[in-house]
Amino acid sequence: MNTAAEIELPENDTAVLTVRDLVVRYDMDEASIHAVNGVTFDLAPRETYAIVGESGCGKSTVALSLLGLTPIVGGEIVLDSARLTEMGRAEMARVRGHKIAMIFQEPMTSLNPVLTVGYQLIEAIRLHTSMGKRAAREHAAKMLGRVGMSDAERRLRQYPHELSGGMRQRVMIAMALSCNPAVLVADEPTTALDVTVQAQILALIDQLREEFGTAVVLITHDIGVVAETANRIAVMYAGRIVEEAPTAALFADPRHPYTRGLLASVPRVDRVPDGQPMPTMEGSAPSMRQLPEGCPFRARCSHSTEKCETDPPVRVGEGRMVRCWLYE
Ligand SMILES: Nc1ncnc2c1ncn2[C@@H]1O[C@H](COP(=O)(O)OP(=O)(O)OP(=O)(O)O)[C@@H](O)[C@H]1O
Repeated sequence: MNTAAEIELPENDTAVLTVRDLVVRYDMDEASIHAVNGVTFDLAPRETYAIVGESGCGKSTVALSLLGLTPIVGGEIVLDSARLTEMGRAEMARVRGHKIAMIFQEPMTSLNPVLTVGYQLIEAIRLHTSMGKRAAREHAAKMLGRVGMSDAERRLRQYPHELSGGMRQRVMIAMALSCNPAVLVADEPTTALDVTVQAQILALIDQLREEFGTAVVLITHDIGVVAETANRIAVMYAGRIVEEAPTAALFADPRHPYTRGLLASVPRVDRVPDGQPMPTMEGSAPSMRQLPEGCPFRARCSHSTEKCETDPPVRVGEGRMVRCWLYE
């Protein structure tokens, strides 16, 4: 298992992926949804960077933006020196699956139920490589072995519904890594799975990250899930990163009031006395259709003052970032 200390925090020129001031809006008939409002981060080679936050804060939109699948209206995404945000559709389609790949929460929605696992895996490999059918089949079987699936030849002939949820997610991971991408984006990869299988899939992603030298962007609503595998954590609220820190530092010394609230609501056997209800955060996130001026967390924040009606300053130092008036 890696720890935050093992990986150097990225300098701009060493980052495998750089995201700067990303802005994404979904224009609906009656309103515009401000899903991502200026997200900036760097991803170091072989790093696991987690993005956490509650439902609707824009995590999946960031993930999909990295694959060129959202209406980006501002900012820049650079992958391995290539400016993704300036690419046309055809060029982006070549990058997707080849240099950057994604796995989703529910593999059944990404796998075609009427095609065998082998057919889908072989097609994905052939789409991005010059391999012939036989070589692609051999590579597919090898990939299934690498994601811990025994009897690969039989697995290739099976249909997705014949596999368990955990096995389907392994197939998706095999497919995502089959072209050895520089970055793997995992959007809630374990949310639909049983707890024991969740741990296995997270361990597998971590092991393959090491073996393949892939950097991982791990999206989750559950900060407890990333405690052991992420090198750094970004906490998102209302379309922005409000705090970013190495994992151990974030857990030991959470600075943004929202991060503190999130951590207080993670179950811990050493903290909650028997019979006491878990602390929960009061209130709910603002509508992404109409974000308030200033800090979007201020209505729920016990530290809020008049200052919070204007945009909070960003404080950077010691390898971490916080966006809050408390650290002016
Ligand atoms: N295709 C879309 N069209 C319109 N609005 C969208 C679309 N996708 C997401 N949204 C809206 O954008 C905002 C951010 O959604 P997003 O799915 O990125 O958040 P999330 O943090 O990943 O939440 P969840 O975990 O529930 O998916 C939400 O208000 C959501 O309703």
